[in-house]
This record gives sequence, structure tokens and C-alpha cells, in this order.
Amino acid sequence: MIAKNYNCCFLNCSFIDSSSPKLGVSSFNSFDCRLICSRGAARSGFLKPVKAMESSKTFHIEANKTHQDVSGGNLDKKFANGMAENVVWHKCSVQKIDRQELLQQKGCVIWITGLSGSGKSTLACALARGLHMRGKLTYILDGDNVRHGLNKDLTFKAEDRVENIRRIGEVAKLFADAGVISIASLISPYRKDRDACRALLQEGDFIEVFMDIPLQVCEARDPKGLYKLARAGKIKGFTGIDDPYEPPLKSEIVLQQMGEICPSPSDMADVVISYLERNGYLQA
Ligand SMILES: Nc1ncnc2c1ncn2[C@@H]1O[C@H](COP(=O)(O)OS(=O)(=O)O)[C@@H](OP(=O)(O)O)[C@H]1O
Ligand SMILES: Nc1ncnc2c1ncn2[C@@H]1O[C@H](COP(=O)(O)OP(=O)(O)O)[C@@H](O)[C@H]1O
Repeated sequence: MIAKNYNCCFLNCSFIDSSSPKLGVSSFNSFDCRLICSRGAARSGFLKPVKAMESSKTFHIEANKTHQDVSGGNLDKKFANGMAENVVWHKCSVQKIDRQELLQQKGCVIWITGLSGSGKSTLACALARGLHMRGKLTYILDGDNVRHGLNKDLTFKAEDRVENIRRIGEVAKLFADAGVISIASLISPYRKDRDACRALLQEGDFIEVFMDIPLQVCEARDPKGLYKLARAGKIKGFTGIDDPYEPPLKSEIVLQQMGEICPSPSDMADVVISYLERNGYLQA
């Protein structure tokens, strides 16, 4: 792994190159950039992440709880080790590699994390548009949107956020397996749960993008008026206000403001597209 810190006149971002032999790394010349040498070093003082809140000690579901199903049966018998019993994986001769060949791209997950208002959905759309224009197939899994359907049973309590992240991680993995460039944009405030989603994918195929935008900026934007409600105590457990956000420690891409100036969504999307290009994801 090589960490690169790209400082452009209008855009401050850093990212890690996956130098997996499978994908290879091509040379990079789209931006005037500065190379730095370690993954940890990708975060200079200037690049210091938002410390909205420190880690929560309460959000993970207790591992040893016995769960009851609606009929009163013990679900733990049916789901030993979190897996249904007596199920066997059914293989098919058409594999991910065949679908990738058809699509002329590599399936992967771009996981955009950050505070509410940091620009996750906007970046997701700009990225989808940019890739679509290059003839690449994408699909966006936006936290807000998925909560309208698949995840409409989930609240913002810690254990429901864990489940929200887990389900979106699993769906994103299926899209990647379909050969699609799957774009997940959700707050996903807990590091452990983002890392669990990363672990579902092959090395390199999970690309974490951290929207490292200060809380004050997100709060000033407040497009839905939710920060205002949270400050007034009308929404409890709002991320960054009275609920934790754990910034990534080693995301592949970090997007930040340059001083007071926020790069445009399409400039941010270009950084991600350039990463995909250099790491071989835009070809089969
Ligand atoms: N309590 C609380 N905390 C944070 N956000 C809240 C809350 N209640 C509602 N909302 C709105 O829900 C959007 C976040 O949903 P996510 O699925 O991305 O959240 S999470 O990953 O499960 O934490 C988030 O959307 P974005 O602004 O697009 O991030 C908010 O508009
Ligand atoms: N790069 C950007 N520069 C300036 N404003 C932005 C940028 N990206 C998003 N915004 C604005 O910030 C607000 C929040 O963006 P959004 O994408 O909805 O964030 P999130 O999905 O993280 O909540 C919106 O009003 C959007 O227009």
C-alpha cells in the first residue's frame, strides 16, 4: 500500500493506492500532487479529521443474547453462528468475472461515509453521472433512500444503525458481485461496522471515501433543517450532536475543504474516478 496525499489548488484530498497484483497500478498525472510515504502519514495536521464525538461504548448488540422469534422459538438454534443451518452455497457457471467481461469494468464498492450534510449523496450522484458518461454501470445505495424500503423498519438507535450498515454492506457486495460499481452513501458512523463491510469484499474492492467536512460547515448547510431540530433537542441522538461519528483511520480517499473553499462535487467525483482508473476498475 502506498499513501498519496493530493493537494490541488482547489481540492485537498488524500488516498491510498491498492497495489494488488491482480489490478496493477498505473501512473497518475491528472492532478498536481505530492507523494507521502505511509498510510498513517496520509493525515497531516491539516488533514485532521472531524472529531464530532468519540466512540460510543453502547452501540454494538450484545453477542450472547438469546433471541426469540415471533412464535416464541429460539432463533439461535436456527441461526447458529449468525448463519441459517442446513444451507449450502449453490454455484453457477456464470461468475463475476464473466459479468465483468460483459460490462468491461470491475465490480467494487465505493463506500462514502461522513456527517449528515457533508455531501455524500451529492458526491454519489456526481460520481454515478461521471461514470455513466464513461459507459460504466453504477448503482447508488443511499442511506436515506434505502430507509424508504428495505430498511424502513430501522430507527437511528445504535443497534438499528448497525443493522442498516450491515444490510447495505451485504447489498453493496451483491451489486459488486454483479459487476456493478456499487456506491454506498450513508453516514455509517461506526468504524467497526464499516470495517465489517470491508471484510465482505476481496482486498481492494472496498474503497472507503471519507467526506472530511467540519461539523460547523455541515451544520451551516443544514438543507433539511435537522441540525436545527437536533440543537433544539427536538431530534435525539443526531450524529455529530449527541450521537457519535468515528472518522475512518485509513480510508482510501479523504476529501476535504481547502481552507474555507469546498471543492465542487464534480471535482470530488473526478478524484474518485481517477482512483478507479488507476486501480484498474474501469476495465475488465
Ligand atoms: N438521528 C439522526 N442522526 C443522523 N441522521 C438522521 C437522524 N435522523 C434522521 N436522519 C436523516 O437520516 C439520514 C441518515 O441515514 P443513514 O442511513 O445514512 O444513517 S446511518 O448510517 O444509519 O447512521 C440523514 O441523511 P443525510 O443528511 O443524507 O446523511 C438524515 O437526513
Ligand atoms: N461539494 C460541495 N460544495 C458545496 N456544497 C455542497 C457540496 N456537496 C454538497 N453540497 C451541499 O450540501 C448539502 C448537503 O449535501 P448532501 O449531498 O445532501 O449531503 P449528505 O448526503 O452527506 O447529507 C446540500 O445542500 C448540497 O447542495
